[in-house]
Amino acid sequence: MKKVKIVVAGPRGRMGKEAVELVLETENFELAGVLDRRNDGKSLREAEGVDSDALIYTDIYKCFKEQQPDVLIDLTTPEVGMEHTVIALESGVRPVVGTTGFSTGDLAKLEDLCKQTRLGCIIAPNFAVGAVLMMKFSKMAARYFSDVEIIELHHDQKLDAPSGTAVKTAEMISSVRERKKQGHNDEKEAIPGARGADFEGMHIHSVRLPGLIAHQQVMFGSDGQTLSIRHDSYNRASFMSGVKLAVETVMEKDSLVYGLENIIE
Ligand SMILES: NC(=O)c1ccc[n+]([C@@H]2O[C@H](COP(=O)([O-])OP(=O)(O)OC[C@H]3O[C@@H](n4cnc5c(N)ncnc54)[C@H](O)[C@@H]3O)[C@@H](O)[C@H]2O)c1
Ligand SMILES: O=C(O)C1=N[C@H](C(=O)O)CCC1
Repeated sequence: MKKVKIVVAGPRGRMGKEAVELVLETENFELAGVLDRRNDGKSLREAEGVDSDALIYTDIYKCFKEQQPDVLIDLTTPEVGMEHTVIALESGVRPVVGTTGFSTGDLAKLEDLCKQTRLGCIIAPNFAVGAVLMMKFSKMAARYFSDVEIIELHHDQKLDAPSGTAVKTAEMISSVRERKKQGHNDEKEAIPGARGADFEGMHIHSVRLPGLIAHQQVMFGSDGQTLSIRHDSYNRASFMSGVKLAVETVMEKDSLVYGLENIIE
């Protein structure tokens, strides 16, 4: 069986390190190279002490030209991730993107690019299977509860707020719920931001604290009852089976897939 040749962008990051390990330990995956901001031309072994002779590139075009990968796994920052994803599609490389913070405009652009190139691209705000189920269950519950607040909690090194998972959850809920302004009609914030971000009348609260990894509680309320659906990732290994599934699946796709719920039965 032909191995899937993979480039990982952001290999020194919290997620990137795990993704490099995943690629190295998966039998039908091959680490073709990594994209980083430093150590151009060195091997991962030389620069980072990783048990791999894969080369580090700072130039994505050079990397793709020399290595001809099948898949790019991007785990960087929103701006860099978008740039990498566009270049990958234009270069015939299928992106698997864990990087969060893409705008709806970015997603529309990538959808068009996938159509033009007929290449698959998977953008997954959350690779943890439990988080995908939390989002699906929240969508189910929203048919019965029209009032909901999303509380997402992450480590304090996170750049984007609200989290990609919270935005995706809100989008999935709003696909089955009428727009509704929640809370009292006359409510006022004595301190700006007290009620959180407003997504079609739904409120999203972002907590950032050291000690946390990635957590979310979706809380529904109606007369005399509440329902809370919660997911917790306690380490970044929790995301890796989703990354593996996305890499395997993207090879069979010819369009944009936004959210792992679309590929998990
Ligand atoms: N989808 C998921 O399941 C999931 C899970 C965790 C994190 N994330 C997202 O993944 C992204 C990375 O998260 P993290 O915690 O690993 O962040 P991190 O800050 O630890 O890692 C990001 C890495 O990107 C590198 N980088 C920045 N610019 C670069 C460039 N031009 N070329 C190559 N590398 C570059 C940085 O050097 C850094 O090592 C974030 O957007 C985060 O929200 C997604
Ligand atoms: O650590 C992060 O950053 C995470 N980001 C994702 C998001 O924005 O939803 C999910 C998991 C961890």
